[in-house]
Amino acid sequence: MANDDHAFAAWAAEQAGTRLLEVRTQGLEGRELKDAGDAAAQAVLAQLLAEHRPDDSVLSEEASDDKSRLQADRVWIIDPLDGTREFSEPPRDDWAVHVALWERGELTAGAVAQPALGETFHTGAPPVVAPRGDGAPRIAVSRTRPPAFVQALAEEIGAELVPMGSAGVKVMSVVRDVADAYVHAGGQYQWDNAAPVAVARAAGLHCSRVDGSTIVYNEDDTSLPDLIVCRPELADQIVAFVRRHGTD
Ligand SMILES: Nc1ncnc2c1ncn2[C@@H]1O[C@H](COP(=O)(O)O)[C@@H](OP(=O)(O)O)[C@H]1O
Ligand SMILES: [Mg+2]
Repeated sequence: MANDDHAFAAWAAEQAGTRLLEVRTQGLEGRELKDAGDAAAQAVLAQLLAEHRPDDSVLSEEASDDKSRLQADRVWIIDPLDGTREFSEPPRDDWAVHVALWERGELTAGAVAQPALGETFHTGAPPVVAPRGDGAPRIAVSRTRPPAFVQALAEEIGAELVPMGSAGVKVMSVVRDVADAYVHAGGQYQWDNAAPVAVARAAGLHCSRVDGSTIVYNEDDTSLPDLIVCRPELADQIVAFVRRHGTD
């Protein structure tokens, strides 16, 4: 653990997940439950990082952006609770804890815990994606704000949409063979997809911006508004669609 960043990422995400499951039993609802979850998971991860990785920088959805990360060699990019809305709607299980490590230009470790599912996906034991079945391709989309262009993409390639909450859960749905692709544009941040992309890459999936370019992390601007995570054989088709039609 002391030197193993993969194991640390998985363990830290699970610790935060255990805390989130406790918060869900406290009788809170709506905004109060969301805020309590965000704060509790942030507190767990901040404490574990301070204790076990004191020399590293941190970029978190739930903390102010310390720009010294731009000069750092190692930056943990974390989303303590992704899918906050779904977390506040028990017994939904489509919410996650994201812990990623960026080192000198690359994501080098990552974990996505889905505590309500009892699963943690991480780069220390990269998931093996099952071979693709015969059916129509399945595209994971936001259950509350599905981008219109993804509907048009689905029609063109004969795919069906699978709605669910949380960016991490949608990326893991491709890893878990619940979907074949996750295609998103219109807004998101580095913490929403860094850990999921680290895990998906380790699992051999295609990960890029919607124009097919490489996703770059630890940029000054925390916005990272679009991405594709999919089985490699679907990537050309999806990128070609976006090049022809855009995402508006
Ligand atoms: N258009 C948008 N602008 C900003 N953030 C967005 C977004 N669409 C999705 N996200 C973020 O991506 C995560 C997954 O959203 P969705 O379930 O709708 O796909 C959520 O993270 P949080 O729950 O951490 O806030 C959400 O805030
Ligand atoms: Mg998020």
